Amino acid sequence: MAAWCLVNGTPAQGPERPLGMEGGGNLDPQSVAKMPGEMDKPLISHHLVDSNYSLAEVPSEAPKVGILGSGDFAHSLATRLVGSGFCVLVGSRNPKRTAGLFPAAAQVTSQEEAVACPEVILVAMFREHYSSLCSLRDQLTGKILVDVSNPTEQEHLQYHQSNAEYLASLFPTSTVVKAFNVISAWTMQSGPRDGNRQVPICSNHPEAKHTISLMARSMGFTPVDMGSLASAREVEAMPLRLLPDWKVPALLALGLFVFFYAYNFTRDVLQPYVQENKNKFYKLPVSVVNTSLPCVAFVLLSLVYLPGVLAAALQLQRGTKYRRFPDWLDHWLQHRKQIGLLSFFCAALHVLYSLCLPLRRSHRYDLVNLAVKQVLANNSHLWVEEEVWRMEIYISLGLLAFGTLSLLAVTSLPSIANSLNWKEFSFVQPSQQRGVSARTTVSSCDHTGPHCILLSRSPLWASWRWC
Ligand SMILES: Cc1cc2nc3c(=O)[nH]c(=O)nc-3n(C[C@H](O)[C@H](O)[C@H](O)COP(=O)(O)OP(=O)(O)OC[C@H]3O[C@@H](n4cnc5c(N)ncnc54)[C@H](O)[C@@H]3O)c2cc1C
Ligand SMILES: NC(=O)C1=CN([C@@H]2O[C@H](COP(=O)(O)OP(=O)(O)OC[C@H]3O[C@@H](n4cnc5c(N)ncnc54)[C@H](OP(=O)(O)O)[C@@H]3O)[C@@H](O)[C@H]2O)C=CC1
Ligand code: HEM
Ligand SMILES: [Cu+2]
Ligand SMILES: [Fe+3]
Repeated sequence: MAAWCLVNGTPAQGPERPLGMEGGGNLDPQSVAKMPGEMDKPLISHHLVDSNYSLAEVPSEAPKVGILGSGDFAHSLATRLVGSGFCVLVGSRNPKRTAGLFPAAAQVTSQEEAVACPEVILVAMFREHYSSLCSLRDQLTGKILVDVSNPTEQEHLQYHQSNAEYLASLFPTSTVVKAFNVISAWTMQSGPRDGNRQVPICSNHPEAKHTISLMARSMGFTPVDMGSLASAREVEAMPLRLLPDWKVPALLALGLFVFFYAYNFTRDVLQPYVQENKNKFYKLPVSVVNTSLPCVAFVLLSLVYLPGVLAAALQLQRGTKYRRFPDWLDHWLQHRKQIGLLSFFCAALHVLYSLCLPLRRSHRYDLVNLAVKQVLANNSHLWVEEEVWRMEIYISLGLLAFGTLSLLAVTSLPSIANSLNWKEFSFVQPSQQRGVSARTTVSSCDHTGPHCILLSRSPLWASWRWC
C-alpha cells in the first residue's frame, strides 16, 4: 500500500489516473488538495512519520522527487514536498555542508545519486549554472525536468529563449516542464494559505504536464495549463510584473486628487485669505482633503460606467457587436474593476474623514462661539427643523451609498466572486449581460445631492425611487 493510500486514514480507491511516477503511488487530488498550510503537520498520518519526518519510517513506496540545488527555493520545495508525502532526494555539489538545513526526511546527497531514482527532478538552480549539469545528461534521459527558475528583468530582456527552453535544448532526451516559478520560497514553505495559489504549468509533453499538475495539486496549489513550452517566456515574465493593471487607474486617481485638491484649496483657503484676509490654512489637512476625496470617488465611479455606455453607442452606430472596440476603449473597459475599487477606496476615506470632522478642535471652537452668540442674543433654543432633516438624510444616504459600494467591492474579492454564479454576480455588479437601456435610464430626480445620484445609479437600488 503506497503512502498516499493511507492519507486521511482510509485506503483511497477513487478513480485515480496513473501518475507515471516512481513507485506507482496513486495521487488522489481530492484527498490530497485539502492540505493545511502548516508544514509541521504532514499529510501522511502521524503513525507513519514522526515530528522529525524521520526517513526510516517513510514507506519506500512514497513517490520520489529529486531536487537539484540546495538554496532557498530548494529548501522550501523539499519542506513542502516532504509535508505532502513525497520522498525527497536533494542533489548538492556539497551535500555534507547543506544537509543540516533540510528536513530530516529529505535525503541530501550528491547530484548523481539524487537523480538516479526519481522520475521527476526539480532544477532549483539559476540559468547560468544549467550547463554544469550536462554530465548528468545520460542519467536524466527520459525523466521529467521541472524548470522553476525566474529570470531577472535584465535576463528576461537579454535572452530571447526562455530559461525552460534553454534547459530543454541542453537536455534534448529529457522532458522539460515549466512550473512553480510564480511561487516565492516563502509561500512554497508556508503553504498556500489563501487557498487559491495558481501555478501556471507548460510543457510540450501533455503526460509530463499532467504528472506535474497532480504534484502541484497535492502540494496544495492550483495548476493552470498554459499550453506548450513556447509559453514559458510568458510564464517567466509573470513574477516580473508589478501591478500592471493598477498603474493607469492609480495615476488617474492621483491626478484627479491633485486637481480637486488644488481647486478646493483655492476656493476654501486661498480666496478667503486674499479677499478677506482670513486665515483658514487649518483646513489643509482634513477639510480640503475631505471635500476632494468624494469628488475623486464620484469621477472615478462615473468612469467605471461611462465606457459601457460608449461601447453600447459604438455598437449601435456600427449596427453590429461583432467588431473589435478601438484599443483605448478596450483598455478602459478592462480597467473598470480597478477604477471601481479606487473609487471605493476614496469613498471609504471620505467616510472616515467625515466621521472625524466633529473631533477637530476647530469644530469645538465653532460650537462654543455659536453658543456664546446665542447667549448674547438671548436665544435659549436653537433648532432649525429643515437643517436637522437635511443632515439626517444626508448622512443616512451617505451611509447607504457606502454600504452599496462596499457590496460591489466585496464581490470583487476572487474568493467571493468565485462562489457566485453569473446571475448573482451580475445582480451585484452591473454586467454586460443586461441591456444597456435598462441601466442608462438613471431614475430622474430633482434632488441634486451627491449621495442621491450615487444610489440611483446602483443596480441594487435601481428599482427604488428615493425622492
Ligand atoms: C467598488 C467596485 C468594484 C468593482 N469590482 C468589479 C469586479 O470585481 N469585476 C468587474 O468585472 N467589475 C467590477 N466593477 C466595475 C463594474 O461593476 C463593471 O465593470 C460593470 O460591468 C460595468 O457595467 P456597465 O453598466 O458599464 O455596463 P457594461 O458591462 O460595460 O455593458 C455596456 C454594454 O457594452 C457592451 N460591452 C461592454 N464590454 C464589452 C466587451 N468587452 N465586448 C463587447 N461588448 C461589450 C455590452 O453590449 C453591454 O451591453 C467594480 C466597480 C466598483 C464601483
Ligand atoms: N528564492 C525564491 O523565492 C524563488 C526562486 N526561484 C528559482 O529557483 C532557483 C534557485 O533559487 P534560490 O534557491 O533562491 O537560489 P540559491 O542561490 O539560494 O540556490 C542556488 C543553488 O544552485 C546550486 N548550484 C548548482 N550548481 C551551481 C553552480 N555552478 N554555481 C552556483 N550554484 C550552483 C547551489 O546548490 P549546491 O551548492 O548545493 O549545488 C545553490 O544552492 C532560481 O532559478 C530561482 O529563479 C523560483 C521561485 C522563487
Ligand atoms: C459612497 C459614498 C459617498 C459619496 C460618493 C459621497 C460624496 C460626497 C460629496 C460629493 C460631497 C461634497 C463635497 C464638497 O464638495 O464639499 C460630500 C460631502 C459630505 N459627505 Fe459624503 N459621500 C459619501 C458617503 C458619505 C458618508 C457615509 C458620510 C457620513 C458618514 C458622508 C458625509 C459627508 C459630509 C459630512 C459631507 C460634507 C463635507 C464638507 O464638510 O464639505 N458622506 N460627500
Ligand atoms: Cu434625489
Ligand atoms: Fe442626496
